[in-house]
Amino acid sequence: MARIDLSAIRHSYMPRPSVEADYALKQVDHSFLDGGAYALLGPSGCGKTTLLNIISGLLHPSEGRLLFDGRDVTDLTTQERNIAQVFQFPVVYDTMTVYENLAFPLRNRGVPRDEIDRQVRETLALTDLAAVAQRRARGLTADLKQKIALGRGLVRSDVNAILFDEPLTVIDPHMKWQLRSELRKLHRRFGFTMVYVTHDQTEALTFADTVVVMYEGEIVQIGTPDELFERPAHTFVGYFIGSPGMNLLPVEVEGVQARFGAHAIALPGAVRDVKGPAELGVRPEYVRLGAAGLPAQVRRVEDLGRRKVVWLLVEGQELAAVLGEDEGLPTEPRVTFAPEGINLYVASRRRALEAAA
Ligand SMILES: Nc1ncnc2c1ncn2[C@@H]1O[C@H](COP(=O)(O)OP(=O)(O)OP(=O)(O)O)[C@@H](O)[C@H]1O
Repeated sequence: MARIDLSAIRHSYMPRPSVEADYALKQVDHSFLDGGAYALLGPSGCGKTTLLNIISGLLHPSEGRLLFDGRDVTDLTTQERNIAQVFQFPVVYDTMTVYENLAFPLRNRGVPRDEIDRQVRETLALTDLAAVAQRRARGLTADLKQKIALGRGLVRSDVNAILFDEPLTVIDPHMKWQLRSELRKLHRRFGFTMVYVTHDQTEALTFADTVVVMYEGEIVQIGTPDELFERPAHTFVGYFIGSPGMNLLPVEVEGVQARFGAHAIALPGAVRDVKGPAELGVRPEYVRLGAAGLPAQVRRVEDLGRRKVVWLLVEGQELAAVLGEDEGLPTEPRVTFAPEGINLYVASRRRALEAAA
């Protein structure tokens, strides 16, 4: 397995890109560490597949270099890069048995017969496919086929990385969970470098140690699931991760206060060089309802069993608050924000709040 470095990578599908908007992938400088489990998370069209295809070699980047363990592989083919890929729709040979499907990539590489048999048997056991080893792939369910595709990635123990592009799309919801936990187990046991593309936050947050969030062709944050939740670096991350996403209020910063309509909200610290328009970001989990604070109207309440989401209108702005199952809703609620849950954004980017000296 290898460390993958992306150095000043940019990509445009246009022959002669000139402005920033011509690039489907804006500048990317990032390292996928050897043995890491990464998710590339973002909405449709943000550039995830473009980035993955650049790593695999299906696409040559317009600019920049790609290194595997320090070696420049930018001009190498997919095969020369020795990468395994699992796509949205399983790529399997229908007329071959499951066993033959797994043996195929090894035969292609000239691995000796005995060694092929040993590795295929091990992979069949790992992926729980031993019982169907002699069945033809044709006629197997979509999730079994996807397991074969996965097995074909795992069978080559010498691959530099395994790349997954929305691999669970065609899988049954309950099988999704199972396959995802199997992938986690395999990762823990063998330490493959894995990059997993998805637009589904649950998939990303449960699969990966590190999540790379993309938006409009850019990486907007790289972090652990906790970091993305607690300290979204970009308003998009706040909005995209969490359910419901982060509340964003337009404010004017004046020293250690943020003015929101007719109200002044105390900031938990000062921001350097910020004066004027900004956004206050507060996750619904940090919105408190009580007798003091900003007057609010309750619009609707969603009862989700162990928690309730209360949708409020504050100064004409919609705001979500999350209450625990035992927490009551005051009749005329007023809103405050827990200081540890207050984030400030200028031009969509988070600005650090410094504790007063
Ligand atoms: N072959 C292509 N030619 C021209 N434009 C393309 C091509 N492939 C992708 N794009 C454009 O590049 C941008 C990024 O697409 P990409 O497929 O990388 O996004 P994505 O995040 O993987 O989305 P999805 O989840 O829908 O696949 C989009 O605007 C898309 O329309």
